[in-house]
Amino acid sequence: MNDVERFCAARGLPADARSLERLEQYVGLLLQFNEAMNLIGPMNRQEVIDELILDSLVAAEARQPAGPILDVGTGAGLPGMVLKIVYSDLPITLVEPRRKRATFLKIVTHRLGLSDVSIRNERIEEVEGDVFDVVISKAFQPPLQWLETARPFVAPGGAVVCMARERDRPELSDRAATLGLRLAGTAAGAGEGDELRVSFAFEAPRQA
Ligand SMILES: C[S@@+](CC[C@H](N)C(=O)[O-])C[C@H]1O[C@@H](n2cnc3c(N)ncnc32)[C@H](O)[C@@H]1O
Repeated sequence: MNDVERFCAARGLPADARSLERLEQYVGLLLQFNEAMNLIGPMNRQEVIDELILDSLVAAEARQPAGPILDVGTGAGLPGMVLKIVYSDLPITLVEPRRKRATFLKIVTHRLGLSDVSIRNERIEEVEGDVFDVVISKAFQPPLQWLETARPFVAPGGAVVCMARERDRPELSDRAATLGLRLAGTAAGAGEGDELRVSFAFEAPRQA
């Protein structure tokens, strides 16, 4: 986990010894259960770290969570389980309709001794009522559609995190404005130029 430790140190993200150990366990479980549960496609350990773990951490750099987190279409727990490991004191809700993936999330929660993890084995359309400090997803919906889906779940002062390309920025900012959200933070991921992948955090006003 040296790569992760360096990455977090360079970007001002928390990563204590316990988190690094849990990330190691999580990567081990992803690799162990991948084939049987069809979680992430064929990948080796280094690819899982470079393409999945670090990508999930970029999301948090745009908006460091300070309260409950919602991850929609989390699959095997990306980025939500990574965020739960790093921000272990914060409650998280993971929404994933595929039963095997939800079962995997329960196994990870149990084996890593995590608490305050709510696993909702359903579609986001069936979830209602709660609002969150950070509402996030990765590879779930096209970015503009994701802003619309996420908006009802954002607490006052909370944010939607949207992973998109740099070239999407103007269109995303316009749509966010129509939803009463403003761009409050960004973090650069992989790629270059217009193809650069960016995590955008769009914040809701503190008072309605
Ligand atoms: C491409 S996968 C991405 C998984 C994970 N976020 C990642 O980055 O590896 C999309 C996930 O969204 C889930 N999904 C599809 N429709 C959904 C819905 N309506 N509500 C919540 N999750 C949904 C799928 O079951 C799948 O696990």
